[in-house]
Amino acid sequence: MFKRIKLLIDAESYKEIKKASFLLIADGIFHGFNYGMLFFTLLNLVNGTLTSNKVLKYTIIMIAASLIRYFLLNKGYTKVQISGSKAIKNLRIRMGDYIRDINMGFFNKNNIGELTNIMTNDLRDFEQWITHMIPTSSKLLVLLIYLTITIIAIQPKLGLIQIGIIAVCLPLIGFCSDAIKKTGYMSKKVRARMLSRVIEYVKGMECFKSFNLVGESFKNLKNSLLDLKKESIRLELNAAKYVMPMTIIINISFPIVMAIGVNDFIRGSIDAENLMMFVIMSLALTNIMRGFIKIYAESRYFSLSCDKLLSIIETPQISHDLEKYNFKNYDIEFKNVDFEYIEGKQVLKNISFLAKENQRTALVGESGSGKSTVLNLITRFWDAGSGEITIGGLDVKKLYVDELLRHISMVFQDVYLLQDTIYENIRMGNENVSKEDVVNAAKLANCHDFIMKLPEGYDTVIQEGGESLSGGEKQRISIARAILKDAPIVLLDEATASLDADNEYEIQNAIKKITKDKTVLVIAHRLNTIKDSDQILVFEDGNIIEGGSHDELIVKGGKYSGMYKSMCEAKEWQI
Ligand SMILES: Nc1ncnc2c1ncn2[C@@H]1O[C@H](COP(=O)(O)OP(=O)(O)OP(=O)(O)O)[C@@H](O)[C@H]1O
Repeated sequence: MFKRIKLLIDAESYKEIKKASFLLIADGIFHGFNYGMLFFTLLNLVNGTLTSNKVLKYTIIMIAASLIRYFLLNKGYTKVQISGSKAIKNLRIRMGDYIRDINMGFFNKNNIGELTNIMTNDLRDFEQWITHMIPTSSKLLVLLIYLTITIIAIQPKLGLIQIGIIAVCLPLIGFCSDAIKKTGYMSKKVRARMLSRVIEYVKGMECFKSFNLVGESFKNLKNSLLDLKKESIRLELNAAKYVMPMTIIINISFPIVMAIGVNDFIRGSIDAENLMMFVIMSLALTNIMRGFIKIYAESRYFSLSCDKLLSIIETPQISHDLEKYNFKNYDIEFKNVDFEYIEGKQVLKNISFLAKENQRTALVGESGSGKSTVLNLITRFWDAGSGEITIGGLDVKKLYVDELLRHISMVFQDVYLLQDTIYENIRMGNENVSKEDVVNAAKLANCHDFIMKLPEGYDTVIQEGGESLSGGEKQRISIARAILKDAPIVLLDEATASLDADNEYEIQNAIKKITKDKTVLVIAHRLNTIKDSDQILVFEDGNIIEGGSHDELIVKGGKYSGMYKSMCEAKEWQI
């Protein structure tokens, strides 16, 4: 158990939690003093040797134990809460960092609901586990050991009989643990599915409304809520199925040993003092045992979160050899690259090409032919299966992803904007730029005018995901980001897809400025925007079937030439 916790929390917090647990265990030991003093008081009472001095002595010991307990509990509890919260804060940051460095394939396999569940509910349950369950169960365990030893020491025969009866619970504890694990995992799965449905319901509301599917979608959400209710009840009932008989066994252990003890007393094999002392300790053991079983069952459920969190931490991260690298140049080369997102479904097939520094390489081809995948591999959002992708001669797989991305500006189809001001969205954490730089970038990207029309200009807060802006506005902001970043490699995917004709002209001019003297890879369906590219690569079903300049490809009379002719004809037809 501690090994698993150690993997998740930082060394300092782990040490602090361990220290706090020892303090709480010590609290458990001092708690036992009360039973001890009660034991001696009754012993003396039965023997007729109880004096006021003795009562005073026992009282002082109990008050002292209570004061020590107050100190231990206060210190231990505060420590465990503070270090637990600190550990969880650090774990949250670590998980965030960790996820950033996981291959995108991970997000394909784990849906958003599952991830949200792990990052919220499982982290909270894990916190609960380390700050409440572990200290409480450790303390109860100490009391259990203490009382077990005491009852055996007072009356070995009766003590062993009671322990023997309680031991019947041992296999049930194992079954209970397995049942909670099984139903607990199921309930977590259903909860993740429900979260996915909620996200889908909220995010897809516009689409559902336009297709009159709100009721249908709500039905799915409602069903997943009902499933969750069913699973939660199943979890409770499954745990109760084992906890209840264990509680009954523990409860009946007391009257059984009591009956045997009274019988022994009648037969004269045990005296009144011993019987009374045993009865008190045995009753205390019964109470503590019941509490322990309940806490144990709960902690088994909470411990599942530990496994969920470990499943993320144990996902292999994107490997790298070099933290930093000075590129000799920014030529990008693909050498016999194969790639598949899903096993057995090859998306890129033995691709080779060279995109030279200071040149613009355009990728064209039908939808699904693999153009965006090429950009995904350059940025290491995914890693190529076989073959090699180099920048300035260095295999991208050798370089730390953050360092690699420092050299790349991207304007992709899906622009995600943070819930922050327009200014921060353009600046994107770039500390070295002034407000003037941000405004200049916005002017170049043709978004200054619309920003100034917003109620608070650059200080206007955008809604999460940029929902409050149009597609074209979002795209222009992402172009401003790229202008500001001024990286030597520029990747453009459908950069002008959401713009009207006037805007597109302006943006194309801005893009020309930012892509000057850079290695540029551009995907555009409108061939007129990439006509003057140094190289055009034509993709078909994961292969590059043609490559060359616009003029060369037109002369060749192949696929590109056909696509270009169709585009011109469509234009004439429009006119
Ligand atoms: N994350 C993913 N998981 C699984 N398959 C994917 C994923 N992304 C893309 N694909 C598949 O890979 C193939 C190539 O996709 P890609 O996005 O590279 O094509 P594209 O040429 O850029 O298309 P478009 O012009 O429509 O953007 C498609 O069959 C697509 O369905």
